Amino acid sequence: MPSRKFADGEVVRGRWPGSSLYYEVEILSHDSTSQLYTVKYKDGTELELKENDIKPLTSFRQRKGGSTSSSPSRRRGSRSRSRSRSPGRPPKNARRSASASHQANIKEARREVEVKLTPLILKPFGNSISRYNGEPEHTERNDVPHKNTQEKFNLSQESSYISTQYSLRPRREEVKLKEIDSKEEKFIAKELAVRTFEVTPIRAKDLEFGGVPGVFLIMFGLPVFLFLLLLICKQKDPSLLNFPPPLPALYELWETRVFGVYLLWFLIQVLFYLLPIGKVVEGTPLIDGRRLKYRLNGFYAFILTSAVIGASLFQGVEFHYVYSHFLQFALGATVFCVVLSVYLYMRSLKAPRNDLSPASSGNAVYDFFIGRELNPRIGTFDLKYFCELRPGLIGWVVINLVMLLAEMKIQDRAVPSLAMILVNSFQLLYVVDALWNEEALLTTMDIIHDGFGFMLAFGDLVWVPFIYSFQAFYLVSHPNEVSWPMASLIIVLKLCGYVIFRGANSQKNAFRKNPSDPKLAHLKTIHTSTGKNLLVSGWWGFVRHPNYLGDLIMALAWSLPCGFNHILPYFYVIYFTMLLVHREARDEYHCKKKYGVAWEKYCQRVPYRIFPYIY
Ligand SMILES: NC(=O)c1ccc[n+]([C@@H]2O[C@H](COP(=O)([O-])OP(=O)(O)OC[C@H]3O[C@@H](n4cnc5c(N)ncnc54)[C@H](OP(=O)(O)O)[C@@H]3O)[C@@H](O)[C@H]2O)c1
Ligand SMILES: CC(C)=CCC[C@@H](C)[C@H]1CC[C@H]2C3=C(CC[C@]12C)[C@@]1(C)CC[C@H](O)C(C)(C)[C@@H]1CC3
Repeated sequence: MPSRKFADGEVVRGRWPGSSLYYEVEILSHDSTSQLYTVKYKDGTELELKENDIKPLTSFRQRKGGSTSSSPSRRRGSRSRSRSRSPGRPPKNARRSASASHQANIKEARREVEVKLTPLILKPFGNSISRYNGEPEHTERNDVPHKNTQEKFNLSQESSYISTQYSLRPRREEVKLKEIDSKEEKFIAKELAVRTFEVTPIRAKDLEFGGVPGVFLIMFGLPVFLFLLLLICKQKDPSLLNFPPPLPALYELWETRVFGVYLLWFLIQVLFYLLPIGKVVEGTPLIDGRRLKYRLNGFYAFILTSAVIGASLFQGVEFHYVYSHFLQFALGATVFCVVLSVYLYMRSLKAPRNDLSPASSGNAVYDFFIGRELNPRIGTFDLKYFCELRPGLIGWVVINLVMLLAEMKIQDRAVPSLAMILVNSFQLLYVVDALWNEEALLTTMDIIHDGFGFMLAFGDLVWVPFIYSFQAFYLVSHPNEVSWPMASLIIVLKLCGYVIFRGANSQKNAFRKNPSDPKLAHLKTIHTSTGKNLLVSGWWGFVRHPNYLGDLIMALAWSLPCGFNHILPYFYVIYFTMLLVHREARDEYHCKKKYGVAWEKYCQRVPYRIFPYIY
């Protein structure tokens, strides 16, 4: 086996691809097959380099008093305002590579020629700008107009906001030098384009959810767990200390009629989705620069569904059927989700490489779970986007209504209990809010990063409608009288959670849509090398995930109306805390990769992740 020259963790200088410039990098790993080193630049960029492109630190001569650039990201302070740069362009006082003499000429020439490098910007939403900025160090107020906004680009494979084409505009005539310069820039731009748009399968050590064994367990464990919970909840004494009831045989739970009703529900939602009402927006740029179009008509779908449900109630349709066949409906939805996941996986095998999710790994079991294809579509019908908000989320509200009616029927009430009204209205507000702010879904991890596989299919179509409606399901057979003072406290808690949740989400969405929005001018931001800035004041200066905090406070307010007799109605709060802590860790990992030093600065400034002074 050929030996390697540099050890993991060693700090060396790595050549910037396509140029003769060397930057300080850390050796992360070495692949003995390809003989490539994975190195990390100071701004967090990771690249693979050949041994020839790496030099020990000692082989470089430091210029006295010269400010050196130690990563492809330039130091802002040392940079002339009028002069723009590229990764291949040496900083003002950059050291020289001893080897290439023609590079010296290029550098000399650059002192005389000013070339403006203008990335063609792919806008995420509105007018976010891609910037190449080496120094994420200083914080600035958001109302300060950003200088040099056109000269930045991002190397991260994950970031969607990447510019990869450059037009070179000479400010002064000097044809020969311009040509040399232009050639080098084009080469680098091409190199970056190739690297940036590569969909590299993630390595085994990077697999999330405990890798293959983890996702295998989740896929079998979650459906079993769901049925156990529903069965325990139906018992007279739903104590967790009781022996869990046996799971019924599948054939006992299967009812073709129920499955037919489920399919009908799904098809009605498909129909509403296809209606040509609501505005069409573009999603974030994909890995190849394309932007998919999405029609925002979730709120209309909700209004139409409410009209259909209202009309059916008026016609005397027996909604109790859903309550009395709840387990059968859950099984029908699970079967549908398994069939859908198999279809999604099969079709992904034919999908072009660029359409694959960055989360996919090349392992069949893992990819079946996380989803191989990022945005599976049949024509313009986007399967993931549709499932995320429609059948499950709207279905959850309908199930809650079913539980409210069941409570009245079973407990022989003329009006629903206060507890049931609270649970129903709180969760209705949550769903309406999600549909009203439908566009925000387009920037979530689920749409941008995760593929559409078993995880989201099961989460969207089974877990959300049958577990998120758990408090209402519990109240049907376990009534709890809530006093008005207690109800008032719970309402205040819910409103606090909602204000934090909505405030944080709206602040971030508005900032991502238009970073120079005058309404956000009072907020402080940190520059990052990707061109997108990070908010460090306002909600996002309080904790790093204020929206999760608000969501969790709301979750508690949904459970409190169920009283304190059993832990079961608090299952949602416990599960949701685990989900959001895990989700936060995933997001943190992606942000660290994407923003490098800037993210670390943000973490220093805002030390708590979700719960202030706790976590
Ligand atoms: N009910 C449920 O089951 C459930 C489950 C999951 C999530 N949710 C809710 O869904 C909503 C969306 O959650 P999410 O997990 O998709 O993620 P999110 O918290 O809305 O977004 C995370 C992203 O925000 C950006 N960001 C992070 N810090 C920032 C800062 N300081 N300034 C500006 N941008 C920053 C980063 O992306 P960019 O920099 O690339 O923009 C980061 O990747 C949340 O309210 C969450 O509570 C609900
Ligand atoms: C249990 C398993 C296998 C997975 C659970 C994940 C799944 C339940 C969640 C993953 C992303 C979540 C999400 C919402 C609901 C729950 C998920 C699908 C969301 C639709 C809830 C309403 C919010 O306002 C939202 C921002 C639209 C949420 C988007 C993400």
